[in-house]
Amino acid sequence: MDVAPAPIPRPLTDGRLVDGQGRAIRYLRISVTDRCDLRCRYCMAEEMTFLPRSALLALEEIALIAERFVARGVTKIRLTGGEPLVRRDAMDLARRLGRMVGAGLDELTLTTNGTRLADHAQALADAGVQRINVSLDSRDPELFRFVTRHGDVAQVLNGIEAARAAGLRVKINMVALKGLNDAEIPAMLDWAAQEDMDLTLIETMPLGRIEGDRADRFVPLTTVLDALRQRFDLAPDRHDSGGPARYWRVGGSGTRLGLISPLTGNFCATCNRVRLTTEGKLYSCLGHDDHVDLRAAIRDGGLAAVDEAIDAALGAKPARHEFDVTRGAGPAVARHMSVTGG
Ligand SMILES: Nc1nc2c(ncn2[C@@H]2O[C@H](COP(=O)(O)OP(=O)(O)OP(=O)(O)O)[C@@H](O)[C@H]2O)c(=O)[nH]1
Ligand SMILES: C[S@@+](CC[C@H](N)C(=O)[O-])C[C@H]1O[C@@H](n2cnc3c(N)ncnc32)[C@H](O)[C@@H]1O
Ligand code: SF4
Ligand code: SF4
Repeated sequence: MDVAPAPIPRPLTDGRLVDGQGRAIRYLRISVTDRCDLRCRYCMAEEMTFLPRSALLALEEIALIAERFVARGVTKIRLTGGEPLVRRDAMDLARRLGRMVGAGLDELTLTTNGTRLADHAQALADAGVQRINVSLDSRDPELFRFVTRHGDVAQVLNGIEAARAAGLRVKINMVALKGLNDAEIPAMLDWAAQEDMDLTLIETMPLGRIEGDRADRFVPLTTVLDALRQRFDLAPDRHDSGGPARYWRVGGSGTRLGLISPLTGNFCATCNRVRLTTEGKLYSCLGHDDHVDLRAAIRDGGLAAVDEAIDAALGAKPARHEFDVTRGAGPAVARHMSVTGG
């Protein structure tokens, strides 16, 4: 039998994080909860089972793990979920991690659905967060309600306003969905430009089972870009947020259009990130099941065991995802995006 050789972990000189493919890891995404107050159709099934609270990492454990990552060269941390702002001590965590901003950490940031942003925007800014990403798949109340299964778009728009009033820069995330919001993309870009916000479009990824076939809603962003170029003056922009988006400058405005195209423009060769779930699993790739258990490591062996587990995860980090959104392909992995926070 032909057995592919396991990737050889690079020597971790100075303790910095380099994966088995030689990619430096600088970006930690922390899912602080798998729960959410919305049920976006492309992200979750209608009926979801969430983790019991007893399975979750305590705030102190998340903070210790995050601090260890920063000590080993991570410069960007993003809090995500589920919906990060539904976790009761999320702001305490933001304050704790915010202490590292400027002291090893370049950026502490957050991806949110915006429903609870109005209540937390000022506290986020006070914690050292400078910009956030807010998911908004439609500004149309009925379509927003349909996509999220029950959401109220007014809450999100208020949240965005509050965030900007608190001095946070807001980038809008929009997953392109065929036959739902794809016709709204030019209007969303017009609005973003008018409001001086960046807009990032995202291709839907096959994580977890949802209603229907993902192929029915998949829109290649290559096609969207061609259409947008008929209407907007778009010039390639070298901006690098440390995330997966490739950017275009929208002429006549300060707005950038970001494209996250895992299917039509694979960016895995430049991957710089890993993901910690709310129960302490460290996933080395969004598209694979490989993970290590940092909850067991920190509880049984402390930070030395955490280091060892991180090294094992990085040594085995896959080179790329194998996403397939052709009809009948099914999900690449059983877990939904809400588990790892995107
Ligand atoms: N395939 C893949 N998708 C990713 C990866 N990182 C982020 N995404 C997707 O990109 C989308 C937007 O992610 P965000 O939470 O806004 O984070 P980001 O794109 O890193 O944000 P910026 O810091 O603003 O660049 C989500 O749907 C994520 O699932 C990745 O490593 N691989
Ligand atoms: C999982 S959510 C978590 C944070 C927060 N609840 C939110 O919606 O912003 C993070 C990002 O992943 C995106 N997302 C969720 N499921 C996706 C999928 N199957 N394919 C592509 N993006 C997805 C969301 O639109 C959102 O921008
Ligand atoms: S995309 Fe975000 S807001 Fe929507 S269901 Fe998933 S976790 Fe919740
Ligand atoms: S799919 Fe995996 S390898 Fe590719 S960019 Fe995302 S996390 Fe990195």
